[in-house]
Amino acid sequence: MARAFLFVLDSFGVGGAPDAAAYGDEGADTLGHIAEFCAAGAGDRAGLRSGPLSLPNMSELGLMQIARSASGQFPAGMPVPEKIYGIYGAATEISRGKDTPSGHWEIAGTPVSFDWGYFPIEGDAFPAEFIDALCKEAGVPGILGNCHASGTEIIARLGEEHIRTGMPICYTSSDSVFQVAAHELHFGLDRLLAFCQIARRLLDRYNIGRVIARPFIGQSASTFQRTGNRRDFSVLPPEPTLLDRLVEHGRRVHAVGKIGDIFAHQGISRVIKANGNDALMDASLSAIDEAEDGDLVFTNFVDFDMSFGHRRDVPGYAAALEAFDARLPEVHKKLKPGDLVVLTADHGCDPTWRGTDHTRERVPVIAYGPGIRSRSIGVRRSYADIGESIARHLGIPAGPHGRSFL
Ligand SMILES: O=P(O)(O)O[C@H]1O[C@H](CO)[C@@H](O)[C@H]1O
Ligand SMILES: [Mn+2]
Ligand SMILES: [Mn+2]
Repeated sequence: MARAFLFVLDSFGVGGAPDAAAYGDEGADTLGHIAEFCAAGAGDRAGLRSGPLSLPNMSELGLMQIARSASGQFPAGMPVPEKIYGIYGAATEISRGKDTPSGHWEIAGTPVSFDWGYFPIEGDAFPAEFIDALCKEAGVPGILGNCHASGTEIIARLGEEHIRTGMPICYTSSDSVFQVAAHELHFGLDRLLAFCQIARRLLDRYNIGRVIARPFIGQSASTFQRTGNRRDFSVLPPEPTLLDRLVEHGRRVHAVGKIGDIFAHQGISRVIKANGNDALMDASLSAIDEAEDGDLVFTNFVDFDMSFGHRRDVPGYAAALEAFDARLPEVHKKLKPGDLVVLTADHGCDPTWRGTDHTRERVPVIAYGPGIRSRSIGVRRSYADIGESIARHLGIPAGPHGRSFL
């Protein structure tokens, strides 16, 4: 028997997606551009970090070779180790959409072949009949926002009016999302979650992937802050995923962080919530201690995306990568024969790119563990190869999409 630990570094793309132009993202490269900025001194921030990007542990696991295979060049200013430990490659996304659920479902062997619903950029983002029905059922006087926005910018702009009027702030992005920001105390967290659940039901016919509750605290534009009580209400994956298949075979899936929400709680045995990458790593290490033969520990490290990618914060993203990398030896120390660690990402969110949305990119695929022979697996044609490799490693039957690289 065996165990698998799957860590998704949310938005850690490596560029090179062949269909990037269709998403307006030709040339986007999260790792490549962060490295380039850091090498040029544009990744420095006093008290946080300085100098070229330094990821020694992921580099020894093949990250530099991965970047070159995905996007054509080694990241700037980063040494290329000669000896690589582990399996390394990149993967191209075949799902339609560069959002978190599409990426995670495809990683778990279930690509998204249908088109999600999206909201228009010009004019009101949301259909009036939907907003009318939502406000009526939820008993709120109306909504604020009704546009595409960055979540931190819109609460600074409309948060005070929201407190005054009791109208939730509703906004979207280039993803298939309906997001609702409301004050945790003035509006109330439970009311916000109830509002989102109504919206979830009403939006099913619009094919919207996720409704996201974005609670915040603070009293004025300069002190508003989002809290860790974010909740995502996702539609169900279109087919059973690796997670469902594992649970069906009597295995346990330990879902750390957002994973439970991303999979609409399907195929999840145990949810472990944690806030921030460090706490997520702590929770993952404890889950590794508890995982039994045949189990999967599946963690989403959300800070890369939520706190730095969407915020277009290069030094912040670089520092978060360096902090993650520095903790990998703690994972290495816990590994037993039969264990497999996989590091990957769900899409890009290039912090040097225009706008604040995700970017269509390839993702890194690193797989290692005791006794696993180091080799290149090239550029995989779908993220689904990751899920199928884990299925093979854990000894369950292969699914219909993707091919194992093990
Ligand atoms: O700007 P914030 O609120 O962080 O929103 C971002 O988070 C959403 C979910 O990942 C994305 O679609 C993007 O809109
Ligand atoms: Mn994501
Ligand atoms: Mn995101």
